[in-house]
Amino acid sequence: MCGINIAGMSDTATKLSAQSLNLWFGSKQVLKNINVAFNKNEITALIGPSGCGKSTLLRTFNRMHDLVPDVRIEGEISLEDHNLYEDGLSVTQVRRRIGMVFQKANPFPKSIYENINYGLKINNIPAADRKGIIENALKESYIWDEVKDELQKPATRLSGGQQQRLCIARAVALRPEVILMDEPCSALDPLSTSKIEELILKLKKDYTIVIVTHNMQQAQRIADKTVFMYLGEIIEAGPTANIFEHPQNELTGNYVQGHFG
Ligand SMILES: Nc1ncnc2c1ncn2[C@@H]1O[C@H](COP(=O)(O)OP(=O)(O)OP(=O)(O)O)[C@@H](O)[C@H]1O
Repeated sequence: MCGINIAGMSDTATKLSAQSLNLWFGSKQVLKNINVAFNKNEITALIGPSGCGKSTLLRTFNRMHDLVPDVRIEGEISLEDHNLYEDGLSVTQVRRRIGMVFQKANPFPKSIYENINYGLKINNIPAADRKGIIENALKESYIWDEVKDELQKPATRLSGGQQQRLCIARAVALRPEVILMDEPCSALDPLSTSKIEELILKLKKDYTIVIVTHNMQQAQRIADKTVFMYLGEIIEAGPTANIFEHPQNELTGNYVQGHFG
């Protein structure tokens, strides 16, 4: 089995891609010859059984493994024409261009306002611009109406779904090009989940979105493309309807039909 490109590597629609990517934790190889490309203004879902390497792959795009001892990465990750691991880009520069939202909402133990302001400060956004950026990010993340009168309230007092929308606002405030989402709805109730899905669908107008999900309905509701992984490899990738309705590989079919997971 080998990695499959979703879009041609030279395609001008490609925003982020991995070429011949291999990753080991110690002696254990967790990613095997990954070749994949994510298009601008599309949502791509990464699916596959627990432990197949979805989060590990997502994290390579944000240099989250930089401080993990014993990790070895080979191959290339390109953000348009930059190699994320070689072109002298700092982690801060990479994360400004590629934001990440985690499974469990992780607001800082500070006010709603300061949760967004902090990232702007460390990225040297002038103080005079920050108030407007914060307001826009909260509006863009569909949470402004709920928090506009209590911006100084501790973010940890928001509901789980509100905290997750705040974390998305924190990511979009920096105007990244790509947003990575690692099971962003797994801790949320159905109503909060549908709000986040609506938000993700709206955000794809401006961003490239890659989302790890265990929820097959969610992948079908929101993803333009789907990538199925198994034991560290990409087994099949393509338009979401093809993966779910006409999988080419038996493993893919068995997984999306819920025969294993
Ligand atoms: N920091 C680490 N050190 C050592 N092994 C790790 C580390 N992080 C992940 N792994 C291993 O890498 C493999 C892939 O894990 P990963 O979290 O990427 O899978 P996943 O597909 O996202 O799983 P899940 O759906 O359960 O979140 C697993 O065997 C895991 O134990």
